[in-house]
Amino acid sequence: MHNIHINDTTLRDGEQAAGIAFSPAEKIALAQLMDVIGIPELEVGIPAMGGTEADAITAIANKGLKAALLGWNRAVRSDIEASIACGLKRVHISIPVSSIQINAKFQGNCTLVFNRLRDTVNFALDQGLFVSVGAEDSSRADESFLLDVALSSQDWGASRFRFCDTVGILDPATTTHKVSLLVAALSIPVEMHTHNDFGLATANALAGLQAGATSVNTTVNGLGERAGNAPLEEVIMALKRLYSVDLTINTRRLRELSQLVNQASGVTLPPWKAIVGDNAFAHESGIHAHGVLQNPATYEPFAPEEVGCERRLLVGKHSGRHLLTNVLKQKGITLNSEEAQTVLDAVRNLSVQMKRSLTVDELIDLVPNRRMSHGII
Ligand SMILES: CC(=O)SCCNC(=O)CCNC(=O)[C@H](O)C(C)(C)COP(=O)(O)OP(=O)(O)OC[C@H]1O[C@@H](n2cnc3c(N)ncnc32)[C@H](O)[C@@H]1OP(=O)(O)O
Ligand SMILES: O=C(O)CCC(=O)C(=O)O
Repeated sequence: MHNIHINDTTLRDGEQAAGIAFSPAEKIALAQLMDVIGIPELEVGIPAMGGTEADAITAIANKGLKAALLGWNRAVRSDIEASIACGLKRVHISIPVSSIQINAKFQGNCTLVFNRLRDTVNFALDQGLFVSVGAEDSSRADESFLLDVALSSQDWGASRFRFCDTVGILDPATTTHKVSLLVAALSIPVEMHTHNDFGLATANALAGLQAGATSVNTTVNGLGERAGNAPLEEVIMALKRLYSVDLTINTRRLRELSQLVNQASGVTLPPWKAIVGDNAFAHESGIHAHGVLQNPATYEPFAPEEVGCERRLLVGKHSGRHLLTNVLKQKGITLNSEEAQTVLDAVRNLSVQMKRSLTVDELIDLVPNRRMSHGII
């Protein structure tokens, strides 16, 4: 894998998640941070929505960002005109390609699909725009029909073709098969757009890239329609750490970016969220903490600082004596083995009672006759 391109769609598909509405100021701040950390392309929204959405897109377009900015459009001329009015130089034109979608949106008329797409691609090219074409519901489309749409898009002058697993029904093996067919037939880059309905968005995005796609749609924290999209932080770190693909993106700010999206979306991530969750580098279990105290690599795939996180060692129900004595030692309290076991038993009881790990003060309180003698209170 080489020359992989990230086209982040937090500001379009991410914001489509039910219940999410970014303010223009939040959209601008997110675009600026993504730009600063080195995301090369941002799908900034849907100009055809008008109103504050168009205002926010226009403001982002006027910020002079290094990132290329893409507007999402239906195969409708007025949508492209709205993108132009926002000052965008790149448009993405989406067209449904599965029978389910074509029946619902184009009365089952496949000729209309081609006509609408050709008309809007030509119109956009005549305006001097970069054109990307998106095949909505590619994964459920007839493979030869999908190929016809892709080859026609290329012939008409599109510069990129997006393969969409719109309802997230692929697995990596099927993704490899379908994307390989497209890559073999096209000379323009293929872009992956995957959804997480079966928890496979990241795996399928990577499978598509391994099959020869060179661009990938992501969203910060995996925010997006239904179960979300392929998370930016997961795709970047998997590419970097599992495939040695260096994207020249400042990964040290990924946690900060994740938190900015949490703030703007009002959604709190589960602590176990890969790469950026609160527990992504937290250790409580005795065997894990013992290992990490010897060498963090025993239970961490990479150092937390690489993504702007911190290692946390917590004492709780599953802890063992090594962690407990280590934490207390840092507070000047030394326990013998018997004392450590007594405190550990108390830690387990209290943790179960409180249903969480303990703070350091709570731990110290469990040490018999120690608080006074060490001058802690
Ligand atoms: C898989 C995806 O994520 S696709 C992106 C989905 N994102 C969104 O829908 C968010 C933003 N959308 C919107 O603000 C609105 O839907 C708008 C402005 C685009 C359109 O609004 P409205 O005119 O009120 O139409 P509405 O949303 O009810 O219906 C969609 C219309 O677009 C048509 N349509 C859907 N997809 C496409 C397409 N790719 N190309 C052309 N037309 C399309 C539908 O057939 C329907 O047409 P009709 O009004 O002639 O029946
Ligand atoms: O860009 C497109 O064509 C559609 C993208 C999308 O959001 C999807 O298919 O889920």
